[in-house]
Amino acid sequence: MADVNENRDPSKNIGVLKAMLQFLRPYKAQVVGASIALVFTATITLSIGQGIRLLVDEGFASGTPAMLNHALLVFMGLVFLLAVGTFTRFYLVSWIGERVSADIRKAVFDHVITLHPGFFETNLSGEIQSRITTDTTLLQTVIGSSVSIALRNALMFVGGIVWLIITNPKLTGMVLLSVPLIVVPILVFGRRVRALSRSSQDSIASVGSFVGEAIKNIKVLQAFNYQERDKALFGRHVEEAFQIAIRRINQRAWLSTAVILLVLGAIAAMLWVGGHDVLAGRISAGELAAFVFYALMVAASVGAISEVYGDLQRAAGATERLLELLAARSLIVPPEQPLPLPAMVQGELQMKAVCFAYPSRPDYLAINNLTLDVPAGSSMALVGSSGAGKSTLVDLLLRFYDVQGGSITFDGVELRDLSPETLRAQIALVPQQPVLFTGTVADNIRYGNPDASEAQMIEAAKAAYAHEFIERLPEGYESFVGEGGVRLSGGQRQRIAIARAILKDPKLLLLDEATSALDAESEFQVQQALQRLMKDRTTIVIAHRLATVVKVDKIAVLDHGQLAALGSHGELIKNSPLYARWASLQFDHADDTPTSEESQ
Ligand SMILES: Nc1ncnc2c1ncn2[C@@H]1O[C@H](COP(=O)(O)OP(=O)(O)OP(=O)(O)O)[C@@H](O)[C@H]1O
Repeated sequence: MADVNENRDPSKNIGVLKAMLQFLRPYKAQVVGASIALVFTATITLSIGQGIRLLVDEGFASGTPAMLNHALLVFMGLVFLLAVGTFTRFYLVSWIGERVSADIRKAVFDHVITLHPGFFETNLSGEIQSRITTDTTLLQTVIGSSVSIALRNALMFVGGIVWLIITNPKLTGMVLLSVPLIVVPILVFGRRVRALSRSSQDSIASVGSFVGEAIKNIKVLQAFNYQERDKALFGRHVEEAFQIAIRRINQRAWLSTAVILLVLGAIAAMLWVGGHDVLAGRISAGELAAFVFYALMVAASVGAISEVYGDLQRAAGATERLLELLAARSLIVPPEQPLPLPAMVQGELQMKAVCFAYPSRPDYLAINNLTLDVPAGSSMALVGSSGAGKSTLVDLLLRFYDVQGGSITFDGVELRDLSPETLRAQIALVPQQPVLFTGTVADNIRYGNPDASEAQMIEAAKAAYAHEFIERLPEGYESFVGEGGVRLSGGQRQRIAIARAILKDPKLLLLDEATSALDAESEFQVQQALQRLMKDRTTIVIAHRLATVVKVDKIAVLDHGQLAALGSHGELIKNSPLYARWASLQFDHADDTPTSEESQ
């Protein structure tokens, strides 16, 4: 666990841990049970000192075997109760730790995936991941052990001192004076050992990443004859790790020596002072034994509390980070009373004077006063140079962002008045880089409609011209696609993404054509699949291909977020110099190449 815990920043304010109480609320019974077990075991541990006193005074000193048997019986009884209590405490406390961290993980993930996509531009996925894994693991350790250790030892500390005073006030004064003398040096060495084990872990991690990089890029490494240099570099990393380890071992050795000298020295001093008291008849031998026991317990509890204090601080840091995530609010707010779509959804889109700027660039209008009508069932291509605002417009249609001016309506209903789920249920998105999730081909197609039957799923694959190649895969529809679909070719991935959209059967299709060149055969198949998909649906396509722009009903030419021209391919080639130039660059088509006057 240490390696996970060490690299997260602690917080000074361990009070934030209180916020985690809300996650404990459902498990009141377990918390009460664990608390009872905790107090019970602490009490038993404390009374073991009295057991020792009995054993010595009545068992040995009385000289009668019967008394010894009796004293031992009491002692064993206490030990048995302690064992049962410890089992219960350990089980319940660990259970609560695991349960609560599982709940927090779910709560954070459930919340995070509802946040607006813009949130993830400023919050990197790696950071969110580590909050859900590392920070919750940290909390699990703390709730599942550190808090219990701290409470138990606090009880032992207070109880131990009370018993010490009862047993012998004079010796107690001595112990209280000497506790800091013993504990402080041990803490100092302990802290140094911990700091060094952290840098030890860091240096081992850098050794690991060095090996990883070298092996991953072994061909480049060998092609550049870099072996000798890498051997030297690696050697340096390993030696550094060794030096740090030696420093740690050195401090550790001192720590053990200090513990033995100081703790046993203090016990010797206590035995000496106490022994004289016993000899003089001021206290019994049993009282002295019990006293040494309590003194050790008090010292150990101080040590344990200071050990877990660091954990508590780190857990407070983790809590702050998790609360921050839980407190993040989505900017895409579903309306209180969402309007329904008409019973027969047509798929008509109207954009009126739409203005939009990204939150990170508020003074630049990525979409500027854009007015466009897309009649139900028609197709429109968006074209324009890079950065013209095509993807932004598609994001607005999916309501990943809200427009700042003007309005977008779907079948006459303003997007803001619809619940995002209702809107997105009518839309299918086929992105430029088809996104496949780890799983089987069937899982990936079913992403479009998890309730679809086997037959419907295969039907969709056929319509997407994907059935044949899927059948040829080793396990057909049950073949794994690998992480992100690495086991499939680009064209195959696209056809699966298209099958997914076909299975969803949306009213509005948003298509971002792939720019990467496919071979002629795949290109042909993907085009065929797309034609089927676009039939009878409202389609907005970010077009990069001549084959697409010549087939759509209308082409909207965007320039710096504004509508520069609207018309068919033939019309635009004649009337829009911007389009003509764009087309000539894009398609490199002799027939369509504009004359030099046209191309500005
Ligand atoms: N998340 C973002 N935050 C801030 N600005 C952005 C963001 N995404 C895009 N932009 C900016 O908005 C403008 C429009 O970008 P958009 O991605 O819509 O262009 P595009 O026409 O789709 O370009 P391409 O063809 O290269 O994909 C660009 O100036 C871009 O820099």
